[in-house]
Amino acid sequence: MDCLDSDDDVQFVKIDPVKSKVKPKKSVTWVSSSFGDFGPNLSTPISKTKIKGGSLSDLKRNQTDSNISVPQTSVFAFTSQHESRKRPRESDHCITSRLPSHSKTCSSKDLWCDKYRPLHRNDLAVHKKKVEELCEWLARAKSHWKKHAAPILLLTGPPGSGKTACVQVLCAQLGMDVQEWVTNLEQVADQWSGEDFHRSEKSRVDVYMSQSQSSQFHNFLVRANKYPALELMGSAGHVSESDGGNVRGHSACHSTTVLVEDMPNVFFRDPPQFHNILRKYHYSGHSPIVFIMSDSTSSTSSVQKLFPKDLQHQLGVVSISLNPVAPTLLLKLLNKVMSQEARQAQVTQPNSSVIEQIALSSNGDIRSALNSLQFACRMDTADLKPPVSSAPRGRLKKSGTDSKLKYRTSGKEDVASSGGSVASAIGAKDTSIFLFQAVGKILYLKRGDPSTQADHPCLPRHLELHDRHPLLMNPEEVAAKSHVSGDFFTTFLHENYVEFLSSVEDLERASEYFSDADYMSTLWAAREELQQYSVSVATRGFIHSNSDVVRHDSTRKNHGWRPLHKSRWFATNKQANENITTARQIFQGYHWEPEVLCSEILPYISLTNPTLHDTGQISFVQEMTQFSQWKRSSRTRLVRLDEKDVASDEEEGEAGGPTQMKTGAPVTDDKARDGQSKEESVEGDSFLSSSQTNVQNVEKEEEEILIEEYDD
Ligand SMILES: Nc1ncnc2c1ncn2[C@@H]1O[C@H](COP(=O)(O)OP(=O)(O)OP(=O)(O)O)[C@@H](O)[C@H]1O
Repeated sequence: MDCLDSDDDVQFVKIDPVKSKVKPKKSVTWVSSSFGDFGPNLSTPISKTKIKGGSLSDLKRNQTDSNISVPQTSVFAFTSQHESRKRPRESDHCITSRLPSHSKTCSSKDLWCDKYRPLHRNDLAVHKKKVEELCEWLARAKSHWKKHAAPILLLTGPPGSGKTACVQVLCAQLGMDVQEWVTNLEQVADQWSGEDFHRSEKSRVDVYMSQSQSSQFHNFLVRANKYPALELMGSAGHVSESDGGNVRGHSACHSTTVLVEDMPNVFFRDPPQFHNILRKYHYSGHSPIVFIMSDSTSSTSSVQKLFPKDLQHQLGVVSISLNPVAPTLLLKLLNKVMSQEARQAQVTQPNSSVIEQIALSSNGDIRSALNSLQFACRMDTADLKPPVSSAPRGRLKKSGTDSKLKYRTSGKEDVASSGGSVASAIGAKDTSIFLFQAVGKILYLKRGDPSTQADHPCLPRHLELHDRHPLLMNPEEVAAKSHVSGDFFTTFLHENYVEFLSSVEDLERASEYFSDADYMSTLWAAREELQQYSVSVATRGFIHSNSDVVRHDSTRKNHGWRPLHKSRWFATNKQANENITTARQIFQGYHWEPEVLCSEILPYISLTNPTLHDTGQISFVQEMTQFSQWKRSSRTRLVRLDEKDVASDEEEGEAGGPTQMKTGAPVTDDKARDGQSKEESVEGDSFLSSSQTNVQNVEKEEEEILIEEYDD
């Protein structure tokens, strides 16, 4: 048996008492494996099952204390506490016992987010209601363990909002084991490529590695469900008590929670495969399973793909979404950590305003906040003062009863960007925002009080008409943080801006600015360079045109919340391209340019009404030109822009090409050519049916519009 000494370094314990020539010093003690039936098959994803509730020293103690048989050619994996990126490995039992020694065991080089990881429910810097909600779900899942279909939880929230920490701490409190899936196979491979590693074993690992991710995941679920985590603590029957004393976990009949945070990549490419596995697990399994997915500008579509609403409904998936940690909670945590550090070591304590800036600029990311604080303690932050021009005056205060951190005075910049330079100087998080927020920030613009700003410019008398109070945000920055192209952002703004203006004059001015911005984006030779200017013209043009919000205390006339909608540019563009392709195919013998065909020939044909012999041509011309014949309008359906919506690949791809649509459409030409080559033999009748389908689609969409308008 090869066994490493240190807790911190050990990943695997290889056991092969027969083949090994090294004699064990003490009698070998091992757990009788529940995995015996899998034999030497290394596909057993034991290496993926992080065994909670025991460190290697515990294991070794147990080995010497009791006689545990060792199955031949078994490979067990243990993930030590320090190997893990960020999560604690203790059971509740260990948590309470380790509380006092929390910092003693850590060296000064440890990351503070690991050093001060929460060990108890009360330590969690997460909103109490969310913790309660999660705790209730876990307790319910535990009480229903083995009785019903496996409960499924989808836990979402921004990175560093404490999702994993919550699950770990609450499971420990409830006395539940956590078996976690870890996708990182390279790490496993690294561990196996050590010097002690035997060639024969390596070949077996290769077999294991070559297995498809999905079957490994499937096997993991089956076994996590079938077998409890190995009881390596030697504490069968130990009782863990919750803080309230009313929740007890008995390790003799431990329930297990399966935790999946690193979703296998293969499922993002093939979601139905994942859906099948999840369905099977739900109906045949009994352990609750928690999926953790972090929000990001690209993750929402992944969540939608992996957990579509109908699947969630079918399997009763409960979804809990954590919010970014409130600045007040973060500040409390940072101050607590700071005072503990100050007591223990000689650290350069940053002043309170720097700590406040960190709490604000971390955007509710505990990990980022603690890292920034640790970094701030290592550098001289005395010179880091909020910049005069952008920093809000005043300090963070609890405002009245709502206990929200706010700046007392109205500052020039919004809170998130206020501490930008200080925070970036000490390595704080660079944040991005969702499209919904970005578009909302522009449309619901806010202005600050110019009296708080020393360098507010005064316009000459003849330009007083254009005088505006300073903005509380920087439109270009907002657009940049949404991480979509300028064109894409402008199309969304264009879709929604009309409802936010209350007079025709404002609307006229704003639409002029949008036209200017549009023109800039059509100059294909300089499009890349002009994109930033184009966004600037569109956003600032809209803001300036809005005569309702001129001063910081202006009241918006059309106040109230308005739903935002996705841009219809993409659907319209697609439809236009399809129509042009159809037109070219129908009139293929005439060699007209697509623009000439659509803008001159077709309208002319409809007016002069010449005799057309082809039924396809007749119906197409009617459909395209005689709007009065349409019973319903041709407006496409409005789609709500949700809080965490992100640009779909198709949209993003198309967003790069408004020029193509406007200037003769190279894409259209290609499409037309493709279509032509494929369907040259197709006669008018088929076009008739395609155009009929178009009309039907429009009708269908219109029905949906009625419903949606009602909703709105
Ligand atoms: N009081 C606290 N509450 C929650 N987390 C804390 C606390 N103090 C320190 N931490 C640390 O902050 C980090 C929070 O990260 P955690 O992994 O729980 O968040 P997450 O939402 O799962 O992040 P990600 O989505 O990036 O995985 C952990 O390293 C945790 O140890």
